[in-house]
Amino acid sequence: MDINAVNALSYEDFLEIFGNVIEKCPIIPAAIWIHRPFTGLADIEAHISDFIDSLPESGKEGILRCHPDLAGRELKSGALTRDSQEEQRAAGFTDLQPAEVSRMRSLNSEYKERFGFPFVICARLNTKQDIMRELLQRLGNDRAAERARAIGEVKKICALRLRNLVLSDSANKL
Ligand SMILES: NC(=O)N[C@H]1NC(=O)NC1=O
Repeated sequence: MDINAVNALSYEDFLEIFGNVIEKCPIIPAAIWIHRPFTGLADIEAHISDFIDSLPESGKEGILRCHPDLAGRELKSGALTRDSQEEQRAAGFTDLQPAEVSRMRSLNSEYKERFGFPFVICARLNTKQDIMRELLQRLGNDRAAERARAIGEVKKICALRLRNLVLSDSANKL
């Protein structure tokens, strides 16, 4: 899909295609659709990033709370969004040993207890070993620093999802 095709989409079609670039937050692509015509992928990303940055801290935490746990119950029950399922598989979370699942669940619980939102990291850019190490390390952050760090990861996830959607047709790269 090239940028002209993206710009020609009705908001219904835009949302159908881009509705989950921020996990379970279709309000974000719905809000930035008004900024068409986009000049390219980076422009879409910049509008999403600006929108997120304009939210109060409670809104940013709300975005984080829309993310499923890594190696959580939804992965096991098949209840994840397709995007999240593929990302968790890419990081190796579909093949964890039972001891690794218990370790992730206990770290996830500790993290949520401490910060009040789930641990979020761009799974496609990390192995399960990197992720467990990061989780332990980030547990030592203060809440504001950790919220900012997690929102940075949400933006990385978004950038890869956008690329996946728009550049999957390699003959029509933006
Ligand atoms: N909790 C968390 O990081 N979830 C996610 N990360 C990612 O890359 N996809 C997700 O759903």
